[in-house]
Amino acid sequence: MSDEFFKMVAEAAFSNPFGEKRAEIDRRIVGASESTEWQSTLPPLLRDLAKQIQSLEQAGELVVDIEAEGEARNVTVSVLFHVFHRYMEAFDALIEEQLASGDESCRAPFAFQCLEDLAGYGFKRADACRYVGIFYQIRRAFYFISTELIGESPCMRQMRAQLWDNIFTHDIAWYVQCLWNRMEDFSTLLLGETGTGKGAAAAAIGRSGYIPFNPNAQKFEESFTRAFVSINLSQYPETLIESELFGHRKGAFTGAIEKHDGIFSRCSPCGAIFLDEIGDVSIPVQIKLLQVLQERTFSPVGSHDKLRFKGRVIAATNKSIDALRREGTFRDDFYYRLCSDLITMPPLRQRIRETPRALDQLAGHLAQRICGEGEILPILGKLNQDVGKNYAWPGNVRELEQAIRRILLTGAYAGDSATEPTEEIALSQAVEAGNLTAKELVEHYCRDLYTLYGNYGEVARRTGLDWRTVKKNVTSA
Ligand SMILES: Nc1ncnc2c1ncn2[C@@H]1O[C@H](COP(=O)(O)OP(=O)(O)OP(=O)(O)O)[C@@H](O)[C@H]1O
Repeated sequence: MSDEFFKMVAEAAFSNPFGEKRAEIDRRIVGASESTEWQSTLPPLLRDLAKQIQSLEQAGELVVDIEAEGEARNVTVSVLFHVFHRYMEAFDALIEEQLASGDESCRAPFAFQCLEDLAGYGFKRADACRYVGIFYQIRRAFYFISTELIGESPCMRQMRAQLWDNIFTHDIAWYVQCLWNRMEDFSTLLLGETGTGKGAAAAAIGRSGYIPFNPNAQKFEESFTRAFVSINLSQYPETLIESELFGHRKGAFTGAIEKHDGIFSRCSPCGAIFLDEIGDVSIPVQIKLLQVLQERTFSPVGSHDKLRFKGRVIAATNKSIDALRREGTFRDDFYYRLCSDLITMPPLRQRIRETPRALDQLAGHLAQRICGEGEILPILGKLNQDVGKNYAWPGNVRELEQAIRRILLTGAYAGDSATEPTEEIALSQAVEAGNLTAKELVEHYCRDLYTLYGNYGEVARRTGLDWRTVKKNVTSA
């Protein structure tokens, strides 16, 4: 019985907490039904686990060995899981404290105690120290993904699970063993319409890197608030962009009266740099960025010094990267260097289509962010009444935030009439309104696919129509 128990706990410990599998395993361990809320399965699971570990200890049979296979490995992982949960709340409190106090790393004596507990179970001190670092990292990832990117629709759940894998890979056991301090070459490209949360997703990844624990100082080597540096590349003219990225030496060009550090030198080795609006940068800047990513060194403007960059790179664009590549404005080699992982943020209308109450939930959350704990029901009522349920939210969550502010200021929000709906939005609006003929539906769909893939052949392959029919549909508008 206990072998099977430890096997299931080890499986739970290594599964994605945002995935369905984790909830299923936890329910299985405690014998709960499918309808049981995941959160309520954890306390009985942890109680059982504590008892099982204690009985092994009392029998003098508790051996931890991180190199072991089979049963011994399952027991080892279960002990880690047990100690992690013992300190989980303390890690959460540290995250809050660190958020409030900023760039100076806060003291964490409890983390030293956690290390001592692990050593007490028989882990070597160096391994125990690494586990303390990974425990903190796991908690930060969970905290930022779940608090910054809320929403219960399936596409949101899937996106959160993807973010988790982006931080810990799809096999956390492997990550813990080999990759925990080698993630710098895993770059990420975030895609999605404006206001879908690409910046929030990037910050969640950037703030969740591995930060070593320093047992002598009883604190982590640095504050995670320093671990995420972002730049909006569309804000800078071509002449300034290099200096913003790589910095410049004093006197490097007219107006460079002081030395300036670019964001590559401000990014800590445990952190990540966020290149927002990457689709807007010129080819020469793409070539320079590609060099940095390949060589991991850069030189400030006007200097021959070679500085090292160790952080991760996250880039985002709300443009169609496929279209940019086809036009030749986005280099293929740069694209391939950036896309170890591609994550597409779902548009708000997709979330609402999948789960209609998603709008109320998100609006409630945002209203609370704006107004504190006040009464938010009137805002929700007004929102539903004013824009109607088929509204496409072209500005996504950012538009929703502004809609709430507008309702607070003026008492109404009638939607954004200035933006032409994209083909995809127009199609989903028309489908939802149910007022399309079959012919119009096929035409819309062909145009939508053509916008995405840019050639008739691909649309023909996907729709099963012949090439000429596709062309007729695409050009019929
Ligand atoms: N799922 C979500 N839950 C809570 N807040 C969200 C969510 N998605 C986005 N937001 C909020 O919406 C706002 C816009 O998000 P963000 O700036 O990350 O979008 P973006 O995709 O980067 O936009 P752009 O492409 O215009 O830069 C932010 O305030 C963000 O916190």
